Amino acid sequence: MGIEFLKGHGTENDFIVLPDPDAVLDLTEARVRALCDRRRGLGADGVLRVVRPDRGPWFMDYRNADGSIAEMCGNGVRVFARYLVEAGLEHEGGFVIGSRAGERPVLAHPDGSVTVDMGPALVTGTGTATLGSGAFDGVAFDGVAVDVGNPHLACVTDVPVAELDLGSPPGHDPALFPHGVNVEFVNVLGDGALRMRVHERGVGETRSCGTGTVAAVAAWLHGTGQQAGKATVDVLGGQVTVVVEEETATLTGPAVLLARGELDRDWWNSL
Ligand SMILES: N[C@@H](CCC[C@H](N)C(=O)O)C(=O)O
Repeated sequence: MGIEFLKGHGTENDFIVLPDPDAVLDLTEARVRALCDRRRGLGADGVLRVVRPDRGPWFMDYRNADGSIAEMCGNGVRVFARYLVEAGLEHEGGFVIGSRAGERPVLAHPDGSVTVDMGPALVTGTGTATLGSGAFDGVAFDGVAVDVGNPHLACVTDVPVAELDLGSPPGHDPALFPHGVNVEFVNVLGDGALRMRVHERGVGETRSCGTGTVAAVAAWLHGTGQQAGKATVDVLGGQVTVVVEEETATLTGPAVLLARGELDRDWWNSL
């Protein structure tokens, strides 16, 4: 018998879901990299392993496409929630999902969208992101460091984000981000409407990053002297809504499961 998997996405940030309640799979970096490879594997930005620790809530064991482990994934947790509901492991409505960044209460809506209580978006400082290619090669963009459980540098800029080349990782201050960073470039479209592109740690440019959208809204509010507010964020893969409050932030957006299948065990064992 093969290894069950599902494929899903949240605003086109795509994931392989691996149901593994008892954590018996040996999910090595090499296996994650192969699974996420868009030619020799299934292809995805990351892997969501579904684990059930003793008596605790379902735990999202998140891995980036390069095999690295990250604390949190805002699009992934919505897809994870949708999987739990569709598999009959949780009911539509409110429940809690564990992550390395802590427990995240979610609300799974009847239309398939999910709202996640992301915890506080903490502004921890400022920094710059320097592009390494394209028309803005060598240009440093001012950014706000935001901790959303994982590290972000959100750069609000007047340069249209569509003009940026995010094909290579933006340079950043390693002293500020010793474990790497996700970098967002953000345009303000109007009051309460942002557009964002992102270069994700451990992945590259993705079509959306949920934690990144929370960081983008927190950075925009910070720049306008506000501590709380709401915004829609347009990303390459769609739109999400973010509410930032002093104590916490919420993220609402779609969560789609589109395929289910079995991984060949001989292939898995060969990795
Ligand atoms: N795409 C995710 C973030 C995934 C983790 C990130 N690449 C990191 O290393 O911190 C999201 O939707 O938040």
